[in-house]
Amino acid sequence: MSALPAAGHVPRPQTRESVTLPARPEPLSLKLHETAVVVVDMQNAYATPGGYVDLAGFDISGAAGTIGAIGRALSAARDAGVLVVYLQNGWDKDYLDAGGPGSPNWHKSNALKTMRRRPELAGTLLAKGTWDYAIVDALQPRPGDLLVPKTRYSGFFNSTLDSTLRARGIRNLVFVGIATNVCVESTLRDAFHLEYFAVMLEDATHQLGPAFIQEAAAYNVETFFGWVSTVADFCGAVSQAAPSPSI
Ligand SMILES: NC(=O)N/C=C\C(=O)O
Repeated sequence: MSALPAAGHVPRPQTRESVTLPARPEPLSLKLHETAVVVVDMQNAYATPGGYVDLAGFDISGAAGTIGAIGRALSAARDAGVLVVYLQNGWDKDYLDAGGPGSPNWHKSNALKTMRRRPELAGTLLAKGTWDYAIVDALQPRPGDLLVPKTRYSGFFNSTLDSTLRARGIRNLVFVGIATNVCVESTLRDAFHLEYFAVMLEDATHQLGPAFIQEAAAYNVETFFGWVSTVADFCGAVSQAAPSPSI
């Protein structure tokens, strides 16, 4: 985990207010100082033409709309003093973190498979320091946001995410990002098991695979693991909480 920018502490506006977020299967009461927005893997790899999932053959035509929706949610969150935490997926330049043939990740990662199939791409996909690994320009982290690197689908696996959130008293996680059915859902499921209250803003997420996968993931979240809401409802709810400079 690192604070952004690297140097200096940027205080967030503080609020002690609770808001009610319209959600399925029922509205959820959120104390904003116990809430963080988790931005899952909004990297060129997942959201920009020419990035990994585009090269691997997935349809990312909806990603531009997802970027815009996330931007609106983050703007409302920051205005209300809600913590923003970015997850960034990838590995070292030699792909040691990715695991070798002894790891299922080596067999299942479509980034690794694409590079094996197209050797001219070797070293370019999801490696730290590459364009593919970078967060998309439109959603660059702002001062006061946090960024947590990760090496597998769940942001909680082998990362500092849990301790980072617990240290700040965070109990509620609002998920946005790509892909709904892979890293968003994996992280959200782990959040449930770690006793966080998890909400997915469904129109600020995008699936990898056919459209029915998006619907299936939302069903899973609202039925078993958490709550489902929308960007408009989130923005409306948090905007009701006026930041208090005295806290
Ligand atoms: N961010 C994600 O949901 N990633 C999905 C697949 C991958 O990283 O290969």
